[in-house]
Amino acid sequence: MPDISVVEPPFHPCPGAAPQAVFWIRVALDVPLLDVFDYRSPAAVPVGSRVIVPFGRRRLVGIVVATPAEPAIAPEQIKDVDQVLDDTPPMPADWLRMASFAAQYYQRPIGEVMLPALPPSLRKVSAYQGKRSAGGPVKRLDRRARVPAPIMPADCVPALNAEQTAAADAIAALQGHKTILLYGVTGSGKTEVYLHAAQAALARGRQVLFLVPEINLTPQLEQSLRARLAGLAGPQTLAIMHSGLADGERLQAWLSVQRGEARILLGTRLAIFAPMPDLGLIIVDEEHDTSYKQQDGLRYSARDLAVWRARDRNVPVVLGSATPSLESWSHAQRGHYQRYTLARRARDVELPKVRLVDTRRLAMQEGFSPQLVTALGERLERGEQALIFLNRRGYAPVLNCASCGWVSNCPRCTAYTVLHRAGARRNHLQCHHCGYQARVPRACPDCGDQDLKPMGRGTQRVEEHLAELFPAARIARIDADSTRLKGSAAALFAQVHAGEVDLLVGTQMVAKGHDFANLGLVGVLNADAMLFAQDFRAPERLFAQLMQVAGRAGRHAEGGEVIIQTDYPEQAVYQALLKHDYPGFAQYGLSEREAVGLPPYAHQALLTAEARELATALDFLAHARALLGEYPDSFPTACSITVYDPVPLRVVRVANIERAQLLVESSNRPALQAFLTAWSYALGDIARRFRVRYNLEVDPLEI
Ligand SMILES: Nc1ncnc2c1ncn2[C@@H]1O[C@H](COP(=O)(O)OP(=O)(O)OP(=O)(O)O)[C@@H](O)[C@H]1O
Ligand SMILES: [Zn+2]
Repeated sequence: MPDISVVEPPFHPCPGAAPQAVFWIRVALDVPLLDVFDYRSPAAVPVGSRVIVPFGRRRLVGIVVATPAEPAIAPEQIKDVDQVLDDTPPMPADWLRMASFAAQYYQRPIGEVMLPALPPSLRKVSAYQGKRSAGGPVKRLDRRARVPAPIMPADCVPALNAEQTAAADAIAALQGHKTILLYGVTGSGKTEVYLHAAQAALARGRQVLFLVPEINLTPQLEQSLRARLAGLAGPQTLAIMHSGLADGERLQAWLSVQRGEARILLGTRLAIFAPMPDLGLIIVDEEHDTSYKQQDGLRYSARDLAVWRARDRNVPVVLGSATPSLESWSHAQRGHYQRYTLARRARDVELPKVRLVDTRRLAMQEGFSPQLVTALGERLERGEQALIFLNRRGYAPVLNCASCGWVSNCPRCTAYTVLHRAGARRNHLQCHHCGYQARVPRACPDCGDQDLKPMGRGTQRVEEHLAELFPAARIARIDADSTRLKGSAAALFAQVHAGEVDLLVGTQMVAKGHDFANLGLVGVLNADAMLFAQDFRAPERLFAQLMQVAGRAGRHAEGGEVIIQTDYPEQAVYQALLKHDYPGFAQYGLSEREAVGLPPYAHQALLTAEARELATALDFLAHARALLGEYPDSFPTACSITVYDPVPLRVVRVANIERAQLLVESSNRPALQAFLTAWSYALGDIARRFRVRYNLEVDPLEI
């Protein structure tokens, strides 16, 4: 691998250099295989600059990562750089360091880390060359007048309570790096702590990076930030960044942070890659949320990179949650992170009462127990809102023929097609893995029987049943289907907050961070579905999800209640929920993990292979595994590594591609990293031989 030294100072040409002087630049490109390439330039180009270079028959945008004294290949084979893009300053040294860390840590070529991290228009040749480029995207954008966002007046700002003050003051007083774990029960007022810490950083002239799991779900937070912080320094202070933005919007946000105009960046995981010259504080809200992990391409954890970046920049980072990940919790237990606890709700209310309804011997009606129906009726009578939580969208997860047993399978996946009855295409079957859609057959394709029945239930069916039970109630459904259009999630949540909705049905989308004022009751259907999942993180995820959704009840007024319907009330997850006992659950979970050597007591990587035939994928993985024995010298660390047997994925076929995986584990992180680096060099060759696609994921969340 060619040397890429990203900390090298910018190249200074020696004075009086001959006119035909040549400068070598090493450029990272977003291409597979080799990722850095040498080019020739007639003038010095600082490290971090974006350039357009010829590559094969194409032209590509790349980033200069080094200016070597001598090129890595023969000079006569080296092409000239086509254009140096100087409409933005070179990417700063700390950004290059983070990208190169991510490349090493996640085992990806540096070009595949750096280029995708840029806003699309900064990495497209067509944005710069061609008739309509008009000087490039930055100049085009700068010519347009900006519409400043309106500043809303701040609602009344509560005085912090003692717990909040302790946390906020401690964070504000920090000089240098520290990772703070802000553990605060639901409704304990973590947001106020973030706002105070952010205010202090802004007052010191620093920028704040504020990460949230999903931006469309947090219009409330955006509003508070605008009102409270943007109010301090003008409308351009807050920039927003997420994947739903148009290219121009994304570029504008990026530029305003990079130029230091925006002082706060509120964004989803991709915002971790925004250059922030004055970065002084990073906040990661709901740090346990799996949305922080990117699931394709560079499979990074924005939370983990946030901790790395904060350490690298010597600034504090705050990880906040009512249900921290066991990883973060154990860091705090061991004193690596400093923990602050908000043990009580900020408003003068108790945590909601949790009730387990044992459904084993109950006559259920469309999935509802009599207890839940009664409780819903009472809340409605009192003019309160209620929420039904069900983590399954669609009408029913499968269609079934009662006489022959036919079920609706996806022709391309090892999965059922889900019956949908709402939305543009009424009454159709949909595969949630590959997107396949089909009309609902009039009769059973196997036996011709006309009596096809939906089995089980999703949010649409629950919504339908609620409308029958409570015809006068105003019902809203919030799930991935009802919020597909831009702005529709925000609009639906606004209706709920405005009191225009009585009953809310939703998936995990409704569980996150919302501060509902008038919601008295939360009912949970079908929680057991996650109880016996194979993934060792399933109980942790279930507990977090139930704690979060339970935490939506009774936030502003006393008397909140949570009803969980279950066949297994004695399970540890439910018992801990009864007591709102996160620390107890975490301790139990960690001791179990320690006993069997699972994360955070071990570190993992997952090699996934995709091929037309499962046998090919398994064969590739077996060969990848055998490399260790064949070339012991290449893998000096192999003795501390466990490589498991290749196994098919649970949903083995998706879109006609079959998938298998191989788990690698070690209690020694440096040994694992060294092993993965050596291994990933060898994998490319075997993959080509077997014609499989593969992906190596470090710290996988799902196994
Ligand atoms: N010191 C305070 N006094 C009174 N009310 C407060 C105080 N701090 C926060 N609140 C209010 O308490 C409610 C809950 O706060 P917030 O939404 O920040 O909780 P949270 O910790 O983020 O909860 P969750 O984890 O459930 O999202 C909000 O309505 C907020 O305005
Ligand atoms: Zn499918």
